[in-house]
Amino acid sequence: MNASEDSLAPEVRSILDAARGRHGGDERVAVSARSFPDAVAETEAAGRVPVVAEVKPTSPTTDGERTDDPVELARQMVAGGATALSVLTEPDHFGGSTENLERIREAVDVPVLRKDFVVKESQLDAVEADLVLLIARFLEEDLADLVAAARERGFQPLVEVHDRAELELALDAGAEIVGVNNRDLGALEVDLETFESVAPHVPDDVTLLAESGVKTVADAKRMRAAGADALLIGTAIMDGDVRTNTEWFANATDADADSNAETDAETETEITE
Ligand SMILES: O=C(O)c1ccccc1NCC(=O)[C@H](O)[C@H](O)COP(=O)(O)O
Repeated sequence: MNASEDSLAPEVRSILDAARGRHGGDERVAVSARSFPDAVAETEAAGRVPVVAEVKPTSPTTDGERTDDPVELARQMVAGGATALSVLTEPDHFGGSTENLERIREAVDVPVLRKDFVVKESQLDAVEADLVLLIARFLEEDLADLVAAARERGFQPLVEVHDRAELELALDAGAEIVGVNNRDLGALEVDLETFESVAPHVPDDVTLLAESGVKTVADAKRMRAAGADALLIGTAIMDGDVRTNTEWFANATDADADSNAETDAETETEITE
C-alpha cells in the first residue's frame, strides 16, 4: 500500500482490494466507440446541458438499493435528455455488473461509460463500452500505460482526478477527457469547491466533467459556471423518477433562470422525488 492509499476511507480500500482480486476478460476487446465529445457538442448546440446520467443501484454512501431493471432506468434517462450514461459494473459495493452494461449499451444509442475501479490492463477486456473510467489516484505511474491500452482497444478514457497534482498526472498521461471528482475518497465527503479549484487549470481542448455531489439545479448551474462541459450525476437522478430528474438537470441552463422567476425557487429544492 502506498502513502496515498493509506489515507483512503475504509470503504474505498475495500473497493480497491476487491478490484485487485478481480479477473479481466479472456479476450482482448475491440470497441467502435460512440464519440463522447461529439455527443456533448450536439447537446450544447441544442441548448441543453450535457448530463451523464449514472445507473448506480447502490453505493457505500447510499441507503438501500434500487432494484428496477437497469435497462428501463437507462431508457428513461435517455428519454429525459441524457447525453451519455455511466453504468456501474462494480458488483460488490455498487450492485453493478458487466451484464447490465452490455444490455444497456444494446438498448440505447448514446455513449456509455463503464464506471468501475480498473487497476490492471486485463480488466479493460471485461466488457465493451464507449468510455472507460481510470482513476488517477489509484493508478499513478501506471496511468499513462492504461490510457494507451484503453485507446488501443477503442475506448475513450475518462481520467478522474481530485486535485491539481492528479490533474498534472492525467495531462502527462495524455488524457483528453477529464473528470474532477468532488467526492474525496479519503473522507468520502463531497465539496463542489473541489471542481471550482481544479477547473481553471484544465486546458480548453480537454472535455471536462464535474463528477459527484450535484444534487440540485443550482448545483448544476454552479458547476457549469465553473467550466464543466458535462455533469456526471448519480444519486440525485437515481432518487425518484429518473426521467424527470434527468430532464431537470438537462434543462438547467442560465436561460431558464433568467426567463422564469419560478425556476429560482425550484433551484433551491433538492431533487428527491
Ligand atoms: O458514491 C459513492 O458512495 C462512492 C463511494 C466510494 C467511492 C466512489 C463512490 N462513487 C463513485 C462515483 O464516482 C459516483 O457514483 C459518481 O461520481 C456520481 O456521484 P453522485 O452524483 O454524488 O452520486
